[in-house]
Amino acid sequence: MPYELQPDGSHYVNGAYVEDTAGAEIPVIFSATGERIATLHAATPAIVEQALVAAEKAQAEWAKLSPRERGRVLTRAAQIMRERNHDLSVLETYDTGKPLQETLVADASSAADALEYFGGLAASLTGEHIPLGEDWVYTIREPLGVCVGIGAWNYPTQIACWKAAPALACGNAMVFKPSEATPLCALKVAEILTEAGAPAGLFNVVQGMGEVGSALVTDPRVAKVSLTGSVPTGRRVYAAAAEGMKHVTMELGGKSPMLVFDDADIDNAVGGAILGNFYSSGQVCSNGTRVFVQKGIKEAFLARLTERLKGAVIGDPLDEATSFGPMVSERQMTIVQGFIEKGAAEGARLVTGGKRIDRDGWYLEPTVFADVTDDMTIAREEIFGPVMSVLDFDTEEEAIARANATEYGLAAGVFTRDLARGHRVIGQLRAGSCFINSYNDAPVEAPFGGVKMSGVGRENSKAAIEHWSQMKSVYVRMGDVEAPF
Ligand SMILES: NC(=O)c1ccc[n+]([C@@H]2O[C@H](COP(=O)([O-])OP(=O)(O)OC[C@H]3O[C@@H](n4cnc5c(N)ncnc54)[C@H](O)[C@@H]3O)[C@@H](O)[C@H]2O)c1
Repeated sequence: MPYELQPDGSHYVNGAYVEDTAGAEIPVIFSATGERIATLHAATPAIVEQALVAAEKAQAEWAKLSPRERGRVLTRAAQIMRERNHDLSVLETYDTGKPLQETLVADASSAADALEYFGGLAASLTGEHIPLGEDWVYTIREPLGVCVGIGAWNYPTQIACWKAAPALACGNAMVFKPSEATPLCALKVAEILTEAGAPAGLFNVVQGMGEVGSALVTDPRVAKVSLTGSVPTGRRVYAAAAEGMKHVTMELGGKSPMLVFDDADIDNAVGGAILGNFYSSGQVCSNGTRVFVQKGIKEAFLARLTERLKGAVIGDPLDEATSFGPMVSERQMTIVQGFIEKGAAEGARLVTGGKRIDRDGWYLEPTVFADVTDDMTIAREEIFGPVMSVLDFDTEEEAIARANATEYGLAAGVFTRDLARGHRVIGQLRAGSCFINSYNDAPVEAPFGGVKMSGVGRENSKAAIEHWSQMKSVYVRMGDVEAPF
C-alpha cells in the first residue's frame, strides 16, 4: 500500500503527528508536473517547544538503555525501511522529483545502511582504561544530549538517517528540520523509528524555513547542530551555534574537481563524469563539476560524452525507465538557467544541452560546456544542477594547482591507469571525499565530509562517532592525596 502524500500532520513530535495551522503554509509541489501534492505548515514556536521538551525527556530515558538495546532499535528500523523501500522510494520521488530508478537504490536503502551500521556499532562504543602506575584514568563515552539536524532537499531520507543513526546510537535525541522543499520523507523516518521501538520524543521532525532552523540552533537546550546545506547557510548556522559553544557538523557545498589523465579508460572517465554531474539532475553536493581533461584526449572525451548523453531517458520520474528527471523546484531551475546564460556569455563553448525541456515541470537538459577557464563563473560557483564544465590541462602539477584553487574542498576524483599517479595526485588534492577511477560512491563505512569552506566534521563510518559523543575522563587515585598545606 503506497503512502498517502498528505501526512496526518505537518510535524512528528513525541511519537505522533501534530499540526498547528497557524504556521506559514508549505506547499509540496511534484516537480515533474508542477502540481501541489500536499500542504504542510511551518512549526510555530509552540511546536518547536513541544519537540525540544519531548527530546529532552526521551534522551534521558534513551541514554539509560544499554548501547546494545539502542542498537537493536536502529537495526530493527533498518529492516523495516528495507521492507518498505519501494513505498519510501515512491514518496521520495514525489518529494524531490528524482527518478524512481535512483530513489529505489540510493535513498531509503542508504538510510537503512546507516541505521544498520550504527545500530551494529552501538555496543562497541566504549571508553578506555589508561594506566598511570598505581593510579589510573578511565574514560566514558557520553552522549551530547539533544541534537538538531537540518537537511537539504536532495536526499531527504538519507540525510535524516545519516544524522539520526549515529546520533541515536551514541545516546542522543534529535529534532530534525527537513528542507522546506522536501518535507515528506523525514516524517516516515520518524514513524519507522517509533515502530522499531524508539521512545516517543527520541526523533522529532519539525517543518519550516530558516527561522525554524534558527530557533532550534539558538536554543540553549540544544548541544549539537548538524547541517547539510549551502556554504552561506553554513556560515550563519555555525556562527549561531558558536554563540552557545555547541558542537557542529557542517556538510556544505562544493565545486569539486575531477582530473582525467590521457592514459585513463575514456569510457570509465565519461561514466564517472556522468555520475558526478547528472545523477539526481546534478543536485549532489560532492559532484565533480570541474572536469579537467588532459589536452590529448579532450576531443575524444567530449565526443564519447556527447554520445552517451543521448542515452539519457528523460521523462516521468515515476517511470522506472527514466534516468534523468526534473530539478527539485522552479526556483532551483531558474538559478541554474542563470548559470547557463553566464557560461555562454563569458565565452564557454556549449557542447550539448543548455535549454529548458518543453514539457510540464522543471526540466533542464543535461548541459556540457567545454573550453571553460578557471575565472569563469561556471568554474567558480556551485551550480547545483545538470551543468558540467570541461577544462583542459597540460601537466599533472598544473592540474593539481588549478583543482585546488577554490574555496571549496568537498570531493575530488582522478581517472588514470597509472595507479602510482592516482595516489600521488589524490594525496595532493585538498578535499575530504576522494575517488580513484570512480566517482560519488558514498558507502556508510567511509567517512564523508569536506575541508575548507565545504564544512567541518564527518558523517558516516567510525569517524562520525567522535562528532556525536564526548569523552568524560575520570582520574582514580589509589593512595593518599598529597596537598601542600
Ligand atoms: N556536504 C553535503 O553532505 C551536502 C549534501 C547535500 C547538499 N549539500 C548542499 O546543500 C545545498 C543545497 O541545499 P539547500 O538549497 O537546501 O541549502 P540551504 O543552505 O538553502 O538550506 C539548507 C537547510 O538549512 C535551512 N536554513 C536556512 N537558513 C537557516 C538558518 N539561518 N538557520 C538554520 N537553518 C537554516 C533550510 O531551511 C534548509 O533546511 C548545496 O550547497 C549543496 O552542496 C551538501
